[in-house]
Amino acid sequence: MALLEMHNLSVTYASDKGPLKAVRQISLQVEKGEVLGLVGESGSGKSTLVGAMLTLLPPNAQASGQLLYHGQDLLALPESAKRRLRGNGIATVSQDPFTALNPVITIGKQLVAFQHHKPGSKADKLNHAVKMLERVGISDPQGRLKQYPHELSGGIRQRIAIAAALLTEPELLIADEPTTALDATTEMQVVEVLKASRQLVDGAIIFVTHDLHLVSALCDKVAVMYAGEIVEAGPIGEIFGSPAHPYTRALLACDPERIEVATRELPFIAGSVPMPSVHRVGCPFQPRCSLAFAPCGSETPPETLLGEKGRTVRCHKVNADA
Ligand SMILES: Nc1ncnc2c1ncn2[C@@H]1O[C@H](COP(=O)(O)OP(=O)(O)OP(=O)(O)O)[C@@H](O)[C@H]1O
Ligand code: NI
Repeated sequence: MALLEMHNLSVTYASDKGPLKAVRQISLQVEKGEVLGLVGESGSGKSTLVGAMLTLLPPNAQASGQLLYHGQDLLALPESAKRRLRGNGIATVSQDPFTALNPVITIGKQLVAFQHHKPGSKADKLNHAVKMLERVGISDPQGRLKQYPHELSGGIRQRIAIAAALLTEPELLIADEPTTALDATTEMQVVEVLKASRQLVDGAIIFVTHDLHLVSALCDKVAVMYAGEIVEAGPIGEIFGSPAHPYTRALLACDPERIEVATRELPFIAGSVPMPSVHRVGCPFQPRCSLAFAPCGSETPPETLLGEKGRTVRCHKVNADA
């Protein structure tokens, strides 16, 4: 059994403009020990998918399908059980560490509180906190314990948020754009911390990012999202080495050096992600795809397996050429 399994997972938001289907029929597995990167342009549904995994979708969202964690369907759990899982099994690092840290409580007290479901005295937990701060590269950890979040720089705050998540000993760590709010130098340091965190998580990690360099530095597997769907997924080497879907190819089309050094952002692709209206015909990428042909505008491409390593792609052109 995989640690996390999604079967036909969809999420629809109620809005003034009618229902918006932000995540569409996603099927994906995350095994223990795996580090998965989730990439895609803004609005492709990454945070919505993560919200479902964290059982933190807003009230106007309705999820359907299956989202199995250790075989248990998170969508069917009562609120009390969902709360128990957050911070005890499933942990998160978000773009803004202020969401994880309470502004009026010292770092030390908070890092103890993050260990509330673990046995041990307060002194033990403070000890663990200090060790974890050291592991995420924070100098003078003892001194930090007495400080408040606003007294710290963005990079230090984010490292503390990572330390806090790791102190819960998660089996599933989900980081949604953990370095987006940081300047380039601080970002590099936090990336190193995230790399090292692999050794500290006895389970799986999911990184959500726009940054392809970050994915290749941190992940074993990648899932490329487009307009609420996973258009291509599989092992990093295969997908970055020989992208099959025209959207993945477009993402990787820039010189990798340029992606790394200059922008570290997704290259520009003409056109925009379609609105996630409920009714959709054909392939969502068809209006922007130079390879589109007859079936692309009228039939949804089926998910096809490529090779033996669980790689999947949704593209009529790939199927036609196979
Ligand atoms: N609470 C909400 N109510 C209604 N629509 C929403 C809500 N949150 C997100 N959406 C819509 O759902 C779609 C997917 O948004 P989501 O934030 O999941 O994308 P994303 O890939 O995380 O984007 P980004 O890279 O900008 O964070 C978008 O069209 C967005 O406008
Ligand atoms: Ni997002």
